[in-house]
Amino acid sequence: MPEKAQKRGGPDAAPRSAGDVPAIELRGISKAFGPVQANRDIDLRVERGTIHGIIGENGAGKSTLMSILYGFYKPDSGEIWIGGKPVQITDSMTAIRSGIGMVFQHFKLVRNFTVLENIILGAEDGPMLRPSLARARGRLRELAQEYELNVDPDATIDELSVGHQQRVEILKALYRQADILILDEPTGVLTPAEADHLFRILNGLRDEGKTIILITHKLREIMEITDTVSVMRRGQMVASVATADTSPEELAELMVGRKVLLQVDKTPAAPGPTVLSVRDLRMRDEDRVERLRGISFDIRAGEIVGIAGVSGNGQTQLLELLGGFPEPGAKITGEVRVNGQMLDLSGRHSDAATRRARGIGHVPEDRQDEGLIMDFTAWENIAFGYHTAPEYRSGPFMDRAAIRADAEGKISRFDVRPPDPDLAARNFSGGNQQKIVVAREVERNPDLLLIGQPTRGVDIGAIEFIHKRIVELRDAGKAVLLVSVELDEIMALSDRILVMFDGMIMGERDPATVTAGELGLLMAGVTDPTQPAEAGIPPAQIQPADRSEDRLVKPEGMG
Ligand SMILES: Nc1ncnc2c1ncn2[C@@H]1O[C@H](COP(=O)(O)OP(=O)(O)OP(=O)(O)O)[C@@H](O)[C@H]1O
Repeated sequence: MPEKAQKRGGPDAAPRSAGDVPAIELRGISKAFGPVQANRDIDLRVERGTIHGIIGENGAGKSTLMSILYGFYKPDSGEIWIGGKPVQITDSMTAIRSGIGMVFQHFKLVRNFTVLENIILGAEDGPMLRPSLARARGRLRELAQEYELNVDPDATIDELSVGHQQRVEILKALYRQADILILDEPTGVLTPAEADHLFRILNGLRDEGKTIILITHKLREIMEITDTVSVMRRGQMVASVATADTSPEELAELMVGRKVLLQVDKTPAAPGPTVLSVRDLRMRDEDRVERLRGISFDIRAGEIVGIAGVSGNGQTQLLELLGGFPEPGAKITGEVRVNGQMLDLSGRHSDAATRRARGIGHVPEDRQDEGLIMDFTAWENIAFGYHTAPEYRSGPFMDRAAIRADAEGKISRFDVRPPDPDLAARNFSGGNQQKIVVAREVERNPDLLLIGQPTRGVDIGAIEFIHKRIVELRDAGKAVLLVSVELDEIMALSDRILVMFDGMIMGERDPATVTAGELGLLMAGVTDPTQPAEAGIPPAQIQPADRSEDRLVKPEGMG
């Protein structure tokens, strides 16, 4: 019997007592949205005190299934059993009363309320009847200590880093006495160090007997932390296995229905003339905080330059500025040239359409806020930013038929599901929304592609596909600037790696020779591993990419 399964209490673990009933049992759950059968006759059994992973391609129906369990959607048919009893989960309050808590991809916190206020908000109807604030504070402190979930109860949500906001969501569920915790792609927004911390918390919760369901696209996380894993494909449950008995390759194949290349396949770059040249770029935001502090680099035709860094160190600002979305009120100095021509950096003129006319493609990091107009259809979104392109025009008017035909082609080549150009962007699953943005930008064959978090929330089949398209663009002699918090992605795709820390470039490394450890130190501001870090932290204690507090830290003397 595999040691891991034994240790973790998975299905192959030591026999349970006869009275043991599963924490969750779903029987024959089906749910359709119009013509889309999101869940089809799904059975699922999760044992108490285990971590169960759910994986599947974008649009496979994972979020729908969990939303049914949490009372967001009513299934068309099927039963939910919790702790051996059938329950009718009609809304999230019933789910909470049944001991179920959910941490969504997009947090549901009131941003200008404090942590404490958020935690007790709505709990008055739960098992903790009208708690006094003092009692709530005490309980919160206990929970925080018990589960390593430290967070300042009096901070407002706006002041917290993403990792801390997620802790508040978990605390909220625990405060409501959740025995079952569902997490939907919880590490998508976290740095590696934050993700490690989250996993320690989840391990602790499991040891306390809680049951955890983890939806993720990252097979590494499945292998590392889960006891059992279920695979969904096109609305159906195709397998449920003990993690110790499977492998990433097997899971990938189960998910996609074919073998998937888990590595990027590329030949060495053959760089040509300089496409992007950035000189002494500086930016102060409207609070006068210096976000970019003298950035200089070049990207040549036929190369991918990756920017590694903990989020919040200026990469987002750099990408947005180059893409024509400078922060409102920002003060920018420096020089940027594309194909030798100077770019106008003054906020007023640097709009995205002008950039695109100059051959710059841009996949923003935040696809929902900047990449798409969520209420517009897929075909309208595919024209977004390119509506003045000659092939989309018929005389002075937009040629709807031409745009739709083009959109249909992109949707088919990028395997966007469902392949419906008339569906509003918000009704596509997260990964399919991302494919729409990437299809729009990559297929324009830009001279310079600026691409942020290209595979966030995207399934492995689509990651393989998107990576291939990026490499093909490079091989066609285009320049690519890649920003990603996924070190694996940076190392696999880049021809050169630049590391950003505190608004500056700390150094350049060759992906063929650099180690993840060395990159991690540079990302923490350490250029010489024998010397203490800038912030005075001994190198040995620096976690690669720990940005838990970074959103709060402003460079000295600023803001
Ligand atoms: N409210 C809705 N209206 C119409 N269709 C929907 C709605 N919600 C989900 N769908 C469709 O149901 C299917 C399943 O979506 P779901 O979000 O459950 O997938 P997922 O496996 O969680 O995907 P991802 O990994 O991309 O988040 C998709 O085809 C999606 O477009």
